[in-house]
Amino acid sequence: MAFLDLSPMLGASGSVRLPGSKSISNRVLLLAALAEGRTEIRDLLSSDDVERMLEALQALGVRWERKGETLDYVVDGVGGPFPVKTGDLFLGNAGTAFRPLTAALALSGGEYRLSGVPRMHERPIGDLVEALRQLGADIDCTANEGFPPLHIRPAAIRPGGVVKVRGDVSSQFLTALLMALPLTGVQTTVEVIGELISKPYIAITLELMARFGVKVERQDWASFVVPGGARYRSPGTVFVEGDASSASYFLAAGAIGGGPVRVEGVGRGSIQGDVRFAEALEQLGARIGMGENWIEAAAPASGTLKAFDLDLNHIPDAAMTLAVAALFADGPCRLRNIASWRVKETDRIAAMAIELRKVGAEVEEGADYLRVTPPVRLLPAAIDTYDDHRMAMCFSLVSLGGCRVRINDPKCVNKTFPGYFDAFATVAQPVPVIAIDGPSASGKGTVAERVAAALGWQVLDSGSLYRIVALAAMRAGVALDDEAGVAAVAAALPARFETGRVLLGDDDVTTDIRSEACSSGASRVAVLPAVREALLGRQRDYRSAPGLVADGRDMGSVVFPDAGLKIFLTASVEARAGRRYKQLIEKGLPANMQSLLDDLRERDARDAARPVAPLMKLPDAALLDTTELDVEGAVAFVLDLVRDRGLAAG
Ligand SMILES: Nc1ncnc2c1ncn2[C@@H]1O[C@H](COP(=O)(O)OP(=O)(O)O)[C@@H](O)[C@H]1O
Ligand SMILES: Nc1ccn([C@@H]2O[C@H](COP(=O)(O)OP(=O)(O)O)[C@@H](O)[C@H]2O)c(=O)n1
Repeated sequence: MAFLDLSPMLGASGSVRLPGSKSISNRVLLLAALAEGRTEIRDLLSSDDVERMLEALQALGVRWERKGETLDYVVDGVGGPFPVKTGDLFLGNAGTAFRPLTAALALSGGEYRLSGVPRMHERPIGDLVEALRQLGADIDCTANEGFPPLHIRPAAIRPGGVVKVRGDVSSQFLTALLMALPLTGVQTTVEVIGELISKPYIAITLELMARFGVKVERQDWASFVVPGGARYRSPGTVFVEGDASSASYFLAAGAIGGGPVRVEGVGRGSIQGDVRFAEALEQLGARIGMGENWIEAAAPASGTLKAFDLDLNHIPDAAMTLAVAALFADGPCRLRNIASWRVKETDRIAAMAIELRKVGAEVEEGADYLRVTPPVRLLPAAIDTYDDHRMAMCFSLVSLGGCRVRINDPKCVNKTFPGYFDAFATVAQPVPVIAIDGPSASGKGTVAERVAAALGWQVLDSGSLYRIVALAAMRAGVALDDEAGVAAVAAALPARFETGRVLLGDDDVTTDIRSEACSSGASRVAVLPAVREALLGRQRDYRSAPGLVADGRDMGSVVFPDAGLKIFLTASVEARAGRRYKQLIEKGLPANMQSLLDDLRERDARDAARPVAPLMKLPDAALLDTTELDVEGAVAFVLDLVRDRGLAAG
């Protein structure tokens, strides 16, 4: 399965221009299609769900055009029901296309089939179908009653009077009915049965219908009168606001990762209910700023988000972001009144509980709530995303806890935000890494230690891990070419590094791993892919604030490909053999110049020739040849580059 590895982050700050709102994009497209006249739509969202709506409109006889490579579209409205009277529409997993089109087509007097991906066929639509049947519509649920796929046939529509629709499962049913009813030309009242959820989404619907000339009269949130003789008319140009739900990830990033992070495209003037996510964040202690067209969030003055207990019915989509923000709170958090999560792209309550547990949280799941107790320490995990864009986007925030996280199937963000991870990368700052790779005895370890000490960063001597694996395997009687056997040793390696000492279990092996047997053993086990794989996560876990200096053979190529600075450290083989000779003699270990030269050549050849993670100078690595340079000179070279690249704070 495809995945994306996010590095541990130091923090987040900066600014992001939001893609267009999905809710507004798909509503405006449908209204523009049904309206009289031509509508220019600016800044339309470019995503899978909007693609499905555009394809459907085209199939139904609506002419639209994209202006070159821009996000600006022109739609020629058909001024009433769709002109194409038969159609077979595939609508993916786009609820914002499926529900409103169902209503509009049921009142259009044609024969249509509507279907989607398997998950779409598990998402309820019965309450909408029921309401449309009250108007005389002929709709069959061809697989299971109450669920897509649907078969719509021409029918005698009897508008007028009162239509009842449930409001407590999905507010899209009411949205769909309201948007379609003007097609009948007869005044009709829609009465909501049960408590209407997600009211702000209905507010968007009413606002946009009004812009297209149809004013719905609302009594509380219980009854809606669609006027008779009303027709949609193009308002000319419509600007699509930035997506307020998408804003939530960046605002949360600012609140968790220091900030400030600013989103542009939504603000005080927004018609989207999800801008109220900012208020929720404020209750967690985040510092919020807001202008007409922007919102900004920064961490609380205390540095830590406050635990919360909130009714989130009004912001069901953005609320998912709070479930992940809860990982960073100072106590257990409760998200209440979120039952609608269960019928979204996936059962989001169940999915959220499973994935939050993977990173160490304790989660209690109820029919309509989640209780999240943050872990003492976040655990690295591979997050499943359930073909749900919001799961993927939410869990990117875990990286702000200084914890690496793998997002499986990251492309699911295409539903609403194809450029999400690029945008996240512009505000999130990874924990910096300096990768120093090079042949044996070139001075990598020495330079890495000194640079790390100068910067106050962590250090990883990856070669010693291969040495310990070789030693542990030899001690356990595992042959050094037994890939599965050595990988098992590597996976369970009880190794620890304490100041100046290397421990294998309780055994101090600091000197043992420097022996010739371990040197050559290390380079033999290092050719085994399963061994390298077994040590990968362990190496990456050394990356923690404020930064890491890592030395080895594949630090820049495999373990930390996103390292901010890569150095290829080398020296002539004679210089290196001479240094190693001196080093061994000083440690009181036996040494012979000729055999050292032979061993270095042999190991260099094996390290460079192996198919996995071979030793090589990467194109983006700086070359540092220390044949004629002392340690101080080499350290100064690296520190100069660190400064030039602005890698270290201060
Ligand atoms: N630029 C240099 N000039 C001279 N000696 C060096 C230089 N860099 C390292 N050394 C010495 O060479 C020896 C081997 O260095 P080490 O850091 O263990 O290499 P590596 O980690 O690449 O195997 C050490 O004794 C170290 O002090
Ligand atoms: N990142 C790394 C580090 C070491 N190694 C292997 O482990 C052996 C010992 O590494 P080391 O860095 O301790 O070796 P020296 O450079 O000290 O001789 C090397 O010869 C490599 O074969 C590796 O394959 N990848």
